[in-house]
Amino acid sequence: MTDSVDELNQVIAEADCLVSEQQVYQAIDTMAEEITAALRDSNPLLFCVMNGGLILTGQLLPRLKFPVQAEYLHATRYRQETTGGILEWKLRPEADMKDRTVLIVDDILDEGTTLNAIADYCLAHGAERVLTAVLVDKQHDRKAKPGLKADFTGLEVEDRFLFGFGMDYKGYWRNAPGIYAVKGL
Ligand SMILES: O=P(O)(O)OC[C@H]1O[C@H](OP(=O)(O)OP(=O)(O)O)[C@H](O)[C@@H]1O
Ligand SMILES: Nc1nc2[nH]cnc2c(=O)[nH]1
Repeated sequence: MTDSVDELNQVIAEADCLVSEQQVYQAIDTMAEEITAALRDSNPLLFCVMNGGLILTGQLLPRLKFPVQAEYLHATRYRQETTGGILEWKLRPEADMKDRTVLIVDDILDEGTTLNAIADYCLAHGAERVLTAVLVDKQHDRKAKPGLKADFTGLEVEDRFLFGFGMDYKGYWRNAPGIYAVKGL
């Protein structure tokens, strides 16, 4: 059943704000500088991973100081849940990625299953190299491969269920202005 607006307002009122809006923007500024330094001469093809990657992509793109071809794909494995399942492709990338440098942008690397599967797909479809950028890397030892990291990471955040800046709570609060942890999760 859909939570009521009152319940959703209670979720943010009771949540812990782990990273403020200002700290998130500082992290995105730094990520943009790092990505610009690394990729400005690579003519990269950027894929926003919908839905969670939407806000980071929208904030990053105007900060990248080189021409970027921006596209999107849609893969999901959490749906409305707080634990992940099988990755479901809702929209596979359509752009030709043969011999291209691909940059995948998402909100969070949790276990890393999502980014691994997308990177494998891009390499299997001819990408020359695949780099990944995430706003948040959740700190725990359940990564799909030990030590798995994105190439560009904004923030390292503790092992709680997070929402805000693209990350949802039951489909809501992707718009929360900061990174929050749900009470009790
Ligand atoms: O590292 P993992 O454990 O694979 O989890 C990370 C993925 O989980 C979230 O997506 P979700 O499946 O919730 O879909 P959404 O983007 O529509 O929220 C998030 O946006 C990442 O894509
Ligand atoms: N919203 C949200 N999505 C996730 N996907 C993987 N981990 C998380 C998380 O902590 N919050």
